[in-house]
Amino acid sequence: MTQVRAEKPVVDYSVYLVTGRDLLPPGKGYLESLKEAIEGGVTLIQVREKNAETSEFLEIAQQTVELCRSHKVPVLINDRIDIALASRADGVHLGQTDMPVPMARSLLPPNAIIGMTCTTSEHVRQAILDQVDYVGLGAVYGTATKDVSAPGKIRGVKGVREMLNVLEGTGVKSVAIGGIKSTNLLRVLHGAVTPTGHALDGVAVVSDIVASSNPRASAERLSLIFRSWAAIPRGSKSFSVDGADAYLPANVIKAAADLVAHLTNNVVKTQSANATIAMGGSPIMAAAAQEQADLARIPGGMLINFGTVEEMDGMLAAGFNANLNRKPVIFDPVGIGATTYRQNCAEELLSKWQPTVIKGNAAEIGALIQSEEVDFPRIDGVYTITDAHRCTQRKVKSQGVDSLGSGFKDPEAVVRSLAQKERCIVVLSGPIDYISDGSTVIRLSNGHPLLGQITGAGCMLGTAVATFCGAQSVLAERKGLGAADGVLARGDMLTAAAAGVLALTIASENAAQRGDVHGPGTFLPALIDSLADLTPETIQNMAKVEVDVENK
Ligand SMILES: Nc1ncnc2c1ncn2[C@@H]1O[C@H](COP(=O)(O)OP(=O)(O)OP(=O)(O)O)[C@@H](O)[C@H]1O
Ligand SMILES: Cc1ncsc1CCO
Repeated sequence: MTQVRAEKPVVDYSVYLVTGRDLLPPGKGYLESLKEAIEGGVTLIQVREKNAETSEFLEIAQQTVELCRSHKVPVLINDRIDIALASRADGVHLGQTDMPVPMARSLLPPNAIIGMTCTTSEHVRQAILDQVDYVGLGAVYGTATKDVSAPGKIRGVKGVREMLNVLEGTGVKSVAIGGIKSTNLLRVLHGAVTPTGHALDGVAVVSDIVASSNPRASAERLSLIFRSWAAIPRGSKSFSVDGADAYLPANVIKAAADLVAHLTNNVVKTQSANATIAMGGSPIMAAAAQEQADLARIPGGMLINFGTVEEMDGMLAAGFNANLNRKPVIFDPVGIGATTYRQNCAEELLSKWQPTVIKGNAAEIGALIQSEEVDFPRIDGVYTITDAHRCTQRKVKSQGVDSLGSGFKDPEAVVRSLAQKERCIVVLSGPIDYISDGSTVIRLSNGHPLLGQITGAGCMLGTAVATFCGAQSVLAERKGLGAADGVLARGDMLTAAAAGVLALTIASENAAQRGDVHGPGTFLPALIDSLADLTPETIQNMAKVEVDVENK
């Protein structure tokens, strides 16, 4: 067999339609639906006929090829080499239990496209050895069009990213498959990018198009989201506290964010609401799942702080709806290191939605990295993050919701690594706060020890980050930045997160200076006063900032 890769047609995998005639809505013909879908922007078709007899399958395949040829859209046949050959389709898509790839390759023309469904990294490795053209990675979510009930069949966005890692440097293309719709597409695309920037080439969609009475509009929606996402420039952000928008004064926040929605714990609700108002935001403490769709449509930020881990349904719905409306989601996994239940909850939440910022103290960030089972380098022979729960010499541990110990040996590496893994900005709080987007690390050394002596300083920090991210995203939307729907949260979220941290920590320094502050009890109301008094000039004069940009 000769490999004639150069002769292969160039395939656009971006909006890959897998057919399913049983899903067509009443009154919609197969070819009519297909034609409308192609006109809406579908770039590749797979004919999938699980129940048809050979003669019927062949007829459908031939009709599909004829229609698609006239639109210059390639056609692949699911499972059946004979049907692909007889209908002169462009190739086949094979499952793990179908004909082995080398055998299929030997039967098909040398320029045929061969794709393979992969559920594990091992499948991907084998597919690379077999020199497939592309892999279908999934199932991302549960789907009615395929039985994915067996354990391990639903891989989530993180599972797709894990498999994408294996493809790095190979030239094998990839699409994600399984329950993908216009409502979750951006979250899938955003989440499935490897630390080195390897991304999906497309997504395979079934019911979102086929079951639609308007497949053209459905395909247009998917295509627009994909193209907008692909057009977003990637790379590190610069940060300067002197930048025009670095810190937003209260009146600007007031005019921008209509609402900073909080799903937060019972301990801090009042102080977090007051802190939000002091910074210019409008708080609402709203935990019920039923209200999240309405809240997410209101411009602003969404804080999900699971301090007392109640209302899981509300938190699941809040993040999903915020993603859908491109609102920044700030996740504060309070006390996650303290109980296994909290770890499981965090895992579930992060599998359902994409945070814009994760904020935590050292114990919380350490626990999140552990739950990811990151293979982190041993530092000075005493501490590895993966070892943390076993290692008696660990530097970071949790006691209740607080962090004990001297912190990480290399906090920059920790925040960079978690930001890359979770595809978001990470804020690691402590006497020095570290903020990273996976590349740049901002070190902020403002703050006062009294913050460590009141409960919920970290929670207020999350509130401040949510307030600034919410306002920045609304301002960016007004300016038309990212308006093409390619990003999950518009605006410079790294700067916004840093501004939130600066607001709270600089306010704490000012509050502590006051003559009427004698300790933690008098400090808390003074802190709210100082937040309300902050100006951009105060921030610029007092900010202690260092920025480290990693050149990849
Ligand atoms: N010793 C300190 N000196 C200066 N700033 C501090 C100190 N301790 C905490 N902070 C500041 O307090 C804020 C909250 O961080 P911290 O790490 O204490 O949160 P936390 O442990 O999650 O708090 P909580 O659980 O009470 O909400 C951060 O902005 C941090 O900069
Ligand atoms: C004390 C406490 N317990 C759960 S949340 C919370 C507030 C500080 O994080």
